Amino acid sequence: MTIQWFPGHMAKAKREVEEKLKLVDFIIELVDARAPYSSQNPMLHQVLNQKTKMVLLMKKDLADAQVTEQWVEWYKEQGIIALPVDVQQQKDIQTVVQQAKELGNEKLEKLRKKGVRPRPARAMIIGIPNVGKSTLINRLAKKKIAKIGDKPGVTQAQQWIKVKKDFELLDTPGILWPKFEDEIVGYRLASIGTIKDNILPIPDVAAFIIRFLQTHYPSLLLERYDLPPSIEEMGEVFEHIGEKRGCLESGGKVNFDKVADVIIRDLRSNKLGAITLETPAVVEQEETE
Ligand SMILES: Nc1nc2c(ncn2[C@@H]2O[C@H](COP(=O)(O)OP(=O)(O)OP(=O)(O)O)[C@@H](O)[C@H]2O)c(=O)[nH]1
Repeated sequence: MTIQWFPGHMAKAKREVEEKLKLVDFIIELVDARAPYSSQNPMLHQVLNQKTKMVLLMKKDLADAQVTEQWVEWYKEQGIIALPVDVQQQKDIQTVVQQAKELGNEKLEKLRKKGVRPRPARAMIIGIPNVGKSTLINRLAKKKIAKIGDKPGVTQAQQWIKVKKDFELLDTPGILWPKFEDEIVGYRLASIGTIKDNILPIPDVAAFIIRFLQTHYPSLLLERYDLPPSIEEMGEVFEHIGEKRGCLESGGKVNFDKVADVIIRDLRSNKLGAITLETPAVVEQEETE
């Protein structure tokens, strides 16, 4: 699979993130709860260079809650706090603020011990496109405060959002690209709508979704499309769904492109149910292959 992501853009994005990192005490990394591994930033580890992070498993309302819990545990084992978030839920936002404050306080305590003057802890949000960065920033923002300009290497003056008295957030997020050399990662990202629909063939993405659901969530296929496990062959599956959902051409033939659109739309809009495309166990196994 070849996906072109413009190396020039990626290098620029990395540089921008590196510049912003100098301004903050810790970062808040956003990943998609439906594919936490595939939606992470491949370069982040190297860019972070010891900087503390917490992880938010965004769009938890679309993900399988049980698997989300497995991911929270998986991060915990690595000493990283991960919080599932639905931006619509005020209590999730409050938990994020609380955890961020605690993380910030730990950092500031170290500075205080070195004799640095007390100041609010500062953080930035980092994530791949479409993961929910702007939405979250808007939810956290109440009031913008002073600019700090004229820092070497910072071309644009940065705005800080005062989330709490002692916690500020950079108002522009860092954007890095997802890992993409892996075919399965590409399909997962295409399924949840993170990468543009013209990058991978739509029918292939839909077939990927069906195969995944046949293996992991067969009851959801039965519920949504009356598709019994006995229908396995992809052509037959498409025929069946097309007939059920009226994806027909004038002569009554099933239009496979329309079927593919329906499957993808149903997954992304949660009409199939809450689904997660990867578990920690599966990802660990894939990494060793
Ligand atoms: N269901 C659900 N949707 C969410 C959640 N958070 C964000 N979204 C949706 O995800 C989409 C992308 O959100 P944005 O905030 O624009 O994402 P972004 O990371 O800023 O995207 P870029 O500007 O492309 O980098 C929007 O349609 C949001 O409404 C969430 O917790 N649950």
